[in-house]
Amino acid sequence: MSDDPLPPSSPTPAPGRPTVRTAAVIPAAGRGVRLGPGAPKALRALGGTPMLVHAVRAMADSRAVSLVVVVAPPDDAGEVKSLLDAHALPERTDVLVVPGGDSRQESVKRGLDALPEGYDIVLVHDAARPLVPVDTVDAVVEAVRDGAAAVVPALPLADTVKQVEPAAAPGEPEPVVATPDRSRLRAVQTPQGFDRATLVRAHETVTDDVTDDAGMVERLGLAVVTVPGHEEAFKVTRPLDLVLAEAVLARRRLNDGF
Ligand SMILES: Nc1ccn([C@@H]2O[C@H](COP(=O)(O)OP(=O)(O)OP(=O)(O)O)[C@@H](O)[C@H]2O)c(=O)n1
Ligand SMILES: C[C@](O)(CO)[C@H](O)COP(=O)(O)O
Repeated sequence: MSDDPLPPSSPTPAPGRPTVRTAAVIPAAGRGVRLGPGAPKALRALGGTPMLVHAVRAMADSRAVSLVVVVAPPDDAGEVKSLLDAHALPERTDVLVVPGGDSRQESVKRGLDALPEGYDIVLVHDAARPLVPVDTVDAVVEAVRDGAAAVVPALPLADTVKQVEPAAAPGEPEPVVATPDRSRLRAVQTPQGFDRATLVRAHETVTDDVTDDAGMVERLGLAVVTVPGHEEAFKVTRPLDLVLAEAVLARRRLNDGF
């Protein structure tokens, strides 16, 4: 049944702490247009296993996470359910599959709507970030447990960033209008972690097109904090990212001896 062994488990929560149940919503309904023609991105293979399975395992690998809600491409929800049934996951982790929407924002909302009572912390994790290490997941959960309403893993930028005016016509040069201070900029990743009530309110209130869930919480005027992100939590977006993801996975398998 299983194509490879279960990943190692992360530490249990600190003793003496009240149990706060954590669920992860995985938006996986995107087409993956920037990756090029083929199956929906989440269903494409990485090391012989669908990217989505890696992403689900990355969440289930954290002992904090007891439910994963997968938001599937609308036409493929049945296939996704069968796929997940056919791959090994820790027994402590329940998995639900719901159909997604036209935008990432809508897909996350559908995942939230499907979340049963009893989960007070919610992670939102892109299926397109299949290789996030468990330590990053645990750091996000820990920061929410410590009282933050919204937490994002973040990394400093390697490149200098320019703000531009849109080109007058496709292919024309873009006028540069500013060079933001890079030392104060961060590239943010997922999983992003939230106090459930805050995330639900953000999704009920914010109607602007926002590219991440923490951005929606910012629109409510609430604080968002960062924890250190990880290079291997990169998003598989373009074909070269898939080459890098295969290389990272191959190195892990070599290090793990299988
Ligand atoms: N309607 C959508 C669009 C995106 N996503 C999910 O949001 C995550 C981040 O999106 P991105 O990497 O941009 O994926 P795609 O939208 O599939 O990529 P593209 O823009 O290249 O089509 C992915 O896990 C993707 O499956 C989703 O659940 N529902
Ligand atoms: C949520 C996210 O992964 C944080 O970096 C990112 O904003 C998703 O963006 P995309 O436009 O869906 O690629």
